Amino acid sequence: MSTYAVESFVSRTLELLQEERKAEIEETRAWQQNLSLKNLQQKGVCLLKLQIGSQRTGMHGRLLVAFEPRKSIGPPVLPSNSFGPGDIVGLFESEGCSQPSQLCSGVVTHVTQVSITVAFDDTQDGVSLESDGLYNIMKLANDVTYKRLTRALNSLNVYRNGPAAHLISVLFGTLEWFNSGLDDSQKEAVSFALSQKDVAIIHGPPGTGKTTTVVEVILQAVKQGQKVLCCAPSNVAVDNLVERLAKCKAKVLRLGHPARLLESVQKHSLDAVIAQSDNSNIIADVRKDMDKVLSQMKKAYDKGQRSSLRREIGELRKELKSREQMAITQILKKATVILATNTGATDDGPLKYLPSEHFDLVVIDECAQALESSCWIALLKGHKCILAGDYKQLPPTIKSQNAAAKGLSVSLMERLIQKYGDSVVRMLTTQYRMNSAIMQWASEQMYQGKLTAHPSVEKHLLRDLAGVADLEETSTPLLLIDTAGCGLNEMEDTDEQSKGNQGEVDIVALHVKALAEAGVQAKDIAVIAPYNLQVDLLRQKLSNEHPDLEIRSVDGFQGREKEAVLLSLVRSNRKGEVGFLAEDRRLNVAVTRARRQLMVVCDSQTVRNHDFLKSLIDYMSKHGEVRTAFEYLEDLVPENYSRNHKDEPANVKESSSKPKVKKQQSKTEQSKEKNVSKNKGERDCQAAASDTHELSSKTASDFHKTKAADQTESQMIKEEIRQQLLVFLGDENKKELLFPASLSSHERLLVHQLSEELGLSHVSRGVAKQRHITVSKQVPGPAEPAETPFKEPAESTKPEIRTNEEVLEKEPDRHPPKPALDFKSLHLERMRREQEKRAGKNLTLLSRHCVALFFTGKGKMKAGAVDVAAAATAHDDFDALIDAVVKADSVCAFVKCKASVLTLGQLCLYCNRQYCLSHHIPEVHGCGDKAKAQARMRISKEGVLYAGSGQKDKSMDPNKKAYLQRKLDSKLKDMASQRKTKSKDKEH
Ligand SMILES: Nc1ncnc2c1ncn2[C@@H]1O[C@H](COP(=O)(O)OP(=O)(O)OP(=O)(O)O)[C@@H](O)[C@H]1O
Ligand SMILES: [Zn+2]
Ligand SMILES: [Zn+2]
Repeated sequence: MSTYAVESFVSRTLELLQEERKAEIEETRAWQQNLSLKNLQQKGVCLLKLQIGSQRTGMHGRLLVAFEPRKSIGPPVLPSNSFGPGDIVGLFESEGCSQPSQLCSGVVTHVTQVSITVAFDDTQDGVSLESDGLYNIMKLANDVTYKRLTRALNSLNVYRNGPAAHLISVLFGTLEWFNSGLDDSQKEAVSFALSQKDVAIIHGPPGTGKTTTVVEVILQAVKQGQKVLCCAPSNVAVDNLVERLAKCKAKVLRLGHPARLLESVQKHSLDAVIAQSDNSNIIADVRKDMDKVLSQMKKAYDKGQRSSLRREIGELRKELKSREQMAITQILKKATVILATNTGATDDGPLKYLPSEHFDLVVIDECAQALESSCWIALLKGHKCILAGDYKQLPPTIKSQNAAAKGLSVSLMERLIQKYGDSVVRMLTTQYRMNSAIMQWASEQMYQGKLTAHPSVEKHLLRDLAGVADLEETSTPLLLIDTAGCGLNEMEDTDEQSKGNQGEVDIVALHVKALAEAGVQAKDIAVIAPYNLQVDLLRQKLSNEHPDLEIRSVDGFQGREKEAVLLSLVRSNRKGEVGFLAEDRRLNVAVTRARRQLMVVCDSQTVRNHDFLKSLIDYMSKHGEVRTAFEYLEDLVPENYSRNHKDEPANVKESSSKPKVKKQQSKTEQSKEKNVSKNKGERDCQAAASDTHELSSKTASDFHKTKAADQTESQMIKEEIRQQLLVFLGDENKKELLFPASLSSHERLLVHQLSEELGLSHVSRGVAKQRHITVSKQVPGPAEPAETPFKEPAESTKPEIRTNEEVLEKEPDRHPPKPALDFKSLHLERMRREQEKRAGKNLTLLSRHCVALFFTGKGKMKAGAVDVAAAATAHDDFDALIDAVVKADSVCAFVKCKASVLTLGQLCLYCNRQYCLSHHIPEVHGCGDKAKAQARMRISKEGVLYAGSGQKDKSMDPNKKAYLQRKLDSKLKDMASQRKTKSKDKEH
């Protein structure tokens, strides 16, 4: 087993020791030659003129002689010296200063201030000392130690398979890793844990591969011949370990009720193993015998016969019990790793059959989430423990606040770290989950800035996922949507003391929609909130439409991860109360669930009252993208204006006590009441402006100040904008009016609304902070880049109800002074006629409708959803789409799919077939590899050129195409449902 590391250590150390030995000998020789005895005594290596105090025989017949200073000279104290037990000394007759001759040598056994005792090997030297003589004792160079050191090193060099074999590999860092992919911090933690005598803590921050590390530790311990008991507080965590250990061929045994185990784990359960053991037949036989006797007993009427049968049953019962015990004990002893939940490791269970010294090592995973007392169930069974977990995440749930406050929630891990500090801990520092932008805040706030993101995740974004379009929405790891000043107040469920926030629900829903449209799958998205009421509200809003979307409380999502995590912080109130958001570990858990994107919606005004929350807001403001919720409200506002009331989803129970979603109220009523849910109709910007929120955040503009004063300010600004627009309208020389990027989003909204009113064309350009509006008197031509007309057809801003036909007929009226149709419109018109020829009338209407939408309705995309390039290419893409439609076969080429591809089919460039919206993505119908290869080629060819140039080739990214189509899809769906709502309204 000798390795290079050991060999080189040994040969180098031997050399050095030899050098040291030489120096020692040289020094002794030089002293003896050059120094007088007196000088030697001053150096402490010689004691002169001693007399014998006592003599006796010690162990092994050695002669023990105590030497003392001569009594006649001064006080009887030895001069200071360097003699100590084990030193080899020479004994000399003290005859003045002449050349002394050595009488014999011995070993010092004891030194005090007044005497030095030396053991002489009586048998060897035949020493006999005159009790009245005077002696000198001199230290001799001692090669015993040297010899021992040398021997140990040589043994180390050739050591094989002994009990220290594993220790050698640990201490020389030459462990043969079961998992060779471990990173440095993981290896360090494994070595540390193995070499600690009593306790080692593996601190695993989110995503750092704690379980991977624990598995390696266990495998190494098993290789050393140790018996391991491995526990975790939850069945899920234990099963996870069982699966991974079993994969590495460890002999694992899982205790616990089979019904609670994962299916894949059941074959490792005690019951399953017993059933397969040799003993199982015998046990079955005994059972059969018992049944036989029992049935005999039923038939037996004779008293004597019955009692003998009863005795027989008693015997059989005993036998059964002992055989079962034996079988269990055998199985338990054979297993190298026994796994159970903390409480499952109880002595009431099978473990009682094992001797108390059975386990060498107890490992507890997720230790920071276990009550310390539950850890002791397992800990009492081993000599040594290794604890793994992250005490910076949430501790075990404890119902009694009092008990928690008094320390019940302090985990063993936390307590040990407080007591022993870093000396018992190794932290894993490479994390494999989060984009580094998501990681950094938690790293700094919770983990002393020690985390680094593994290169495989460091820069990963949603857009890198298969099938996801490259949009602004999918290119940012951090997105903060700030509702400050928007009046999206929290509400309370008085029964449960829980909190909700309908406004945040709506904003989350918009972001989910945006992500879904961008191609992010619902199963890759989690929506989390700290409050159960909010979780309920979110589910009501989102679960029907996205069954795969995970919507959970923060606490319930601990230990999990998703590509995108949308976090609603809920709290929004004038008092700045943050309630149990104030638990830092809860926020840490929430933030660190996200792999590629963390979106936080919150009222920064409220939450920044708490330092830790504020640090997150500040961090996200600095390193992420920030939007004010107004940008999202822009999307909601038209609907809200248009109808008095939009029906909540049917599954809202009005009468039930929770959640209390209040229906439409008058503004006065509403202002009287606190903590009342605002429904959509009230959640417009006017409401926001009249809200009594204190404002100072940079995310909300100065404009959204407080109360009535600000409402007039709002009016003034509106007037000012109107004046500017009117002046522009009157000036024949001016073709364009530019509103700068410094406008707040609310002001932008006003510009759009007023332009619309005045029949001007209004276009947003640029994204995020560069966003500005160009108002012009003409409809931009096809060559015009980067246009994003603000609103969809005014349909939704007007309350009256119309049929499809009406919509189409009235369409032109709502964009009054638009000049003649441009090329695209002509093209579309031609398209429409073509389609009418082919398809039924309804279909045509639909398609025409969506064409119109596509053309005028990009305002929705504007809400931060689409980057300039995407908007610029929208037209080209649409042409491509249309071309494909013209060529279309009528049915999707995907096996068994009957969907028509006349209107919205899509040609796959790789296989040259036409597919419906659900199947056109190359990955879906089997051209994924070709598409990827193509994408790689393109990226390597022109990747750099793409950035910001806005001009892509016509064969655009299939993901983006898909995105545009989904956009269309969802728009159509929206419109359909709006129409439904309207016709319902009409009925009332
Ligand atoms: N050394 C490594 N190299 C590459 N990937 C790793 C490494 N260690 C862990 N991972 C990956 O990181 C992820 C989390 O690892 P693991 O399951 O061991 O951690 P966990 O204990 O479940 O999670 P956490 O660290 O959040 O507690 C897994 O996808 C795993 O494959
Ligand atoms: Zn194809
Ligand atoms: Zn299809």
